[in-house]
Amino acid sequence: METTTIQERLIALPTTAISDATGGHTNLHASIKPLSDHFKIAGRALTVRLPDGENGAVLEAISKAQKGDILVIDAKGNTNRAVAGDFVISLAKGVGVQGFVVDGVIRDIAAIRELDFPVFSLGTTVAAGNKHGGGVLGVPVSVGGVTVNPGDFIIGDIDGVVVVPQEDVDQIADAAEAKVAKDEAREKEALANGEESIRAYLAKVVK
Ligand SMILES: O=C([O-])CC(=O)C(=O)O
Repeated sequence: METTTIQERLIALPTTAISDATGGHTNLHASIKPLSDHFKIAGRALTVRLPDGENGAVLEAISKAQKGDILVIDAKGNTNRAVAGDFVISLAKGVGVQGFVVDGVIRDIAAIRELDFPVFSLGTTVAAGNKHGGGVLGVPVSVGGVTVNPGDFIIGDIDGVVVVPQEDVDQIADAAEAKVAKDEAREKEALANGEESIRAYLAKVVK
C-alpha cells in the first residue's frame, strides 16, 4: 500500500483548517500575501536572516536548498530593497526550491508571475537589495510576527501562511483533516436543501 507523505497531506489541506488546528498562534501577519491567487505551498523551511536592506545570503540559501524547501526570509519588514527579482527566482525554481515566504519585498513582478513561482511577500519595490553580505542561514527567524525554526513546516495559500513546528506536524495534520471533515458535514447538513435546511440548521445552533 502506498503511504501518504506529510507533505502530500499538508498540500491537500486549506490553511484555514490548519489555522483552526493550531489555534491561530502561528499564522503569519496578513500583510504577507501571495503574488498570485492560485499559489499553494507546503514544505520545510530553510530559514534566512538578512541585515536590513541586504539580499546576498539568498543566493547562498538557494545553493544549499533541498528540493521542495521553502525559503523563509526574515528581511526585517524592509519594503525599500528587494530580497529577489526574476533572476534570483529563476535560479531558485531551477534547483527545485518550492517557494519563498518573505518578510520584505521582491521586484520584477511581471516576469516572476510568468515563472509561476510561488512568492508570498509584503509586496513589491523597484530597488535591488544591497550585497554587502552578512546574512545567516538555518537559524530561528521572525517572519510576519511568528518565529520560524529551520525545518518547521510552512503552508501557504490565498488565505495566508501558517507555520507548523516540525514536532507537532502529524498531530496538526490529523486535527486539520478532522476539521475539514466536520466543516463538510456541517455544510451538507445546512445547505443540502435550500432555505428549509438552512432554517433547520439555524434553529439548532441559535439559542
Ligand atoms: O539581483 C538582485 O538583487 C535581484 C534581481 O534583480 C534579480 O534577481 O533579477
